[in-house]
Amino acid sequence: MKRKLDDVDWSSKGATKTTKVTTTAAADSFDSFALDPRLAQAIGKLNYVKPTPVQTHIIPPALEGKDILARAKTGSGKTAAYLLPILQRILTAKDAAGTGGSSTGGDNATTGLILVPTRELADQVSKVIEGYTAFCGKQIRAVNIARNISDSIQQSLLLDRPDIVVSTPSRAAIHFNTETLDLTPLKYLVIDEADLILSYGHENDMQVLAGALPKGVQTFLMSATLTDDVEVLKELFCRHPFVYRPDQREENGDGGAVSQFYISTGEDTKFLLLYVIFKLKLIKGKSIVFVAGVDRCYRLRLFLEQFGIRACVLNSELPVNSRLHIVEEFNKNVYEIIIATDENEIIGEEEDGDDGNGAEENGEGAEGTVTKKKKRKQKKHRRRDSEYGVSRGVDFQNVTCVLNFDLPLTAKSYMHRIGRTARAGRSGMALSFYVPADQFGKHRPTSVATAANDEKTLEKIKRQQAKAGSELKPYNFDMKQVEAFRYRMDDALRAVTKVAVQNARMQELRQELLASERLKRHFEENPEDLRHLRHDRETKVVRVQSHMKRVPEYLLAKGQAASVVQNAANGGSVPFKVGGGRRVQRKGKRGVKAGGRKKRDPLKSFGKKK
Ligand SMILES: Nc1ncnc2c1ncn2[C@@H]1O[C@H](COP(=O)(O)OP(=O)(O)OP(=O)(O)O)[C@@H](O)[C@H]1O
Repeated sequence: MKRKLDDVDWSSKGATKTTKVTTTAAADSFDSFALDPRLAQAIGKLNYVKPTPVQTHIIPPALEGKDILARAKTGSGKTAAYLLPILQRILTAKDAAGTGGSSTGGDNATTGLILVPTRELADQVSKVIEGYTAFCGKQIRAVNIARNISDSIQQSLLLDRPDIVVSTPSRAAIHFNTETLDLTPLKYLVIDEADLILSYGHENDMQVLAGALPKGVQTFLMSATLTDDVEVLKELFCRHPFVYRPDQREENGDGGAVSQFYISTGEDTKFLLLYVIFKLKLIKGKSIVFVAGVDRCYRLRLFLEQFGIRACVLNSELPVNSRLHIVEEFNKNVYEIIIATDENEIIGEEEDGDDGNGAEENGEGAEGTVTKKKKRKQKKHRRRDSEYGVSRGVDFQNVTCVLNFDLPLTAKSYMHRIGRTARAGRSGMALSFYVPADQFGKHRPTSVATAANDEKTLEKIKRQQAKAGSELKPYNFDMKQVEAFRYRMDDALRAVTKVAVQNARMQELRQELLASERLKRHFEENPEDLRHLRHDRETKVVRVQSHMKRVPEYLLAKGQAASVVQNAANGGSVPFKVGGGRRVQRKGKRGVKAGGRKKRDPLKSFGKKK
């Protein structure tokens, strides 16, 4: 049944007063939590100087054993907000039971279950646990059963009764049904990305798990938005939760601002802009380019390859080990550009009133507004890997720019995508291409048929962001200058034929399957062996014309590059910075007038923590 979110009771159900928090609490250092020295040491090693707002508010009540329902923006440090109290409580219980003993005081027992919607996230959370327990010796054991390992290995890992199990709901339900996962001693349950978990088709599994929980389990519902789905989970899993829902001022006060821009463009001009942006290194740092489909990933990759620009692709078709490795290497700065699909996009979860934060969401529930066509599409995508997802929760580190080459289908999807930048209090930018209806002509590729609605979607996104206190500004390239690059773009695009795209796709899949086998065998034992395994190698399915790799002098003639990045409509402010590469910088001395630009460049502060 559809329900307006205005009608939803976000307070502590049944409690006499709401525990909603909107003000800054006193705890502004980790010391105030009196964490176990082993955890404190790990946090110090990770250079966490002070808790983020969500950590400040949640950790104290969580340490008292309260159920938690928290909404905090993407990248705000929700993982530590639930993990630290759980780890602390497990250590305390073990210490009380005698060193090395389990939290139940008897044999080993699984007391913590962390449910996440995707395998990428399960892997990430497991790594975060490793980091936080680095000084705990074998006191806390965690296993990730969403990994691509055989059932029998998963079973033996579970039968060893680790303290914490990280899983997707489906894996957890399977092992519960086969009695390998014993939920009787469970004390802590986390549902991470609670607003998304049901949209991944995990409803039945969640029901199964809810029915199997023993009494008194402390539940954490962590979410970037408060939606009907979260309310459903709250009813299923929470007692009287402590609700954390910061106001806009508090939420925006911790830095982590994303400067947001959009560009109105035609379909082929998207390629032109992409070429100019990356070839002239107008974006300094790492970028994630989101596209609408798998073929499109390869099309873009081959296109960029023509200009000597390397990128790796990320999509649900690739084996999970490769995907995890790509994210890991990206975070180690091995790659600068990832072209990613967003196949399990969150669709149909909003109507015009959706602010993405759920505050005024109109309650047209996830299924409510999904058209049959979209549902079919969703189903088709799920056939690849229903537990794939890179726009949700994955902690891509130090991303300068999220570039929506294809606009997402919904405002909520947009919010999760741009949440891959400006994480942990850093700044970042989001640049979105959108195709106005009148430009949506003959170049219409089937994979981006949705672009027909770009205008409508952009309006929704703008409204959503305005409600969250953010603004999307138009970004006007000086197209006259950009046009000078068009003939090269045309050349490159011609070379990237449908057949070439298909070949690249097949080739990549073959290579990654081989790599994945190696990864599978070696991931744990010999991580060093994999250092040189690259995912952005040249495909060589299209002959690269060497002259295309250079930007000729005349294209960067006097004032040219500077004008390219001029943004008249934005009061002259320039979000891009020319000169990440030596070549362009050298030209810049002659050709790019630096005067005035530097001062106004919002990218200037990138990489600095606020
Ligand atoms: N107190 C802190 N100080 C510095 N960095 C932190 C702190 N807490 C978390 N981080 C870092 O911030 C980044 C984002 O954290 P996390 O992945 O938990 O965010 P999130 O809120 O779960 O985001 P999403 O909603 O996208 O999943 C991580 O790299 C994490 O290591």
